[in-house]
Amino acid sequence: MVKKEIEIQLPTKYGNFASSIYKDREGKEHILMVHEKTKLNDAVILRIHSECLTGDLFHSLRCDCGDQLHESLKIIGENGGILIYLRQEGRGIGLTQKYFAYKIQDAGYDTVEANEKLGFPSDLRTFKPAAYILKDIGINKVRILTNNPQKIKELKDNNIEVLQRIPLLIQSNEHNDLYLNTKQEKMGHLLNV
Ligand SMILES: Nc1nc2c(ncn2[C@@H]2O[C@H](COP(=O)(O)OP(=O)(O)OP(=O)(O)O)[C@@H](O)[C@H]2O)c(=O)[nH]1
Ligand SMILES: [Zn+2]
Repeated sequence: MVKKEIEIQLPTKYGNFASSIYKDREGKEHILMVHEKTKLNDAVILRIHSECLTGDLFHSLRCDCGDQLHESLKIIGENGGILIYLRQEGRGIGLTQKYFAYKIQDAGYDTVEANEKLGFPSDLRTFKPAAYILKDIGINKVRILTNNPQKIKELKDNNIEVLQRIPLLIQSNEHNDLYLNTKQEKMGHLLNV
């Protein structure tokens, strides 16, 4: 399912990480970040984060991704833990199609309807590569930072035990409140919005 290509040391403002690239069968390059404080035989803190260039890099306010990524890195920096960055931009539809989806949302549709108007399911992602990366480094028990029950289900289906869900609640703003509402109402996210 995944093959480790290379590992390097990556110092960051959240501390020092061992950072590896894993290629999946489609050639996607996923990134594993293991903080130096991590004790691999404990139930490690884990964030599985799907790529969101606009949110993660430009801190777009249309979604909650940028805040979630940096909050996760902060928690991992303080406690040790692992981040797996999956290269499935736009819930798997890619960057250009996500931009088309934003255009449709600007015309009054929600994030799910926009995907469907473009001919995609609401969510095209798979979290399996993350389960395989965890197995490759010998981890089978985690505490996961997420509000998305689907991530927990897919880990369990692939024999990773999820001992705890740690919520990752981000302050909403005028640009993302409909997006967060839709995630809760139509996608089953545990958000309390
Ligand atoms: N198609 C589409 N994708 C979006 C939109 N807004 C954000 N995304 C993508 O949604 C994904 C969010 O990923 P995550 O933050 O890992 O996961 P999540 O499902 O929000 O669950 P959490 O673990 O609670 O954060 C990223 O791939 C974003 O690029 C949108 O309006 N349309
Ligand atoms: Zn985003």
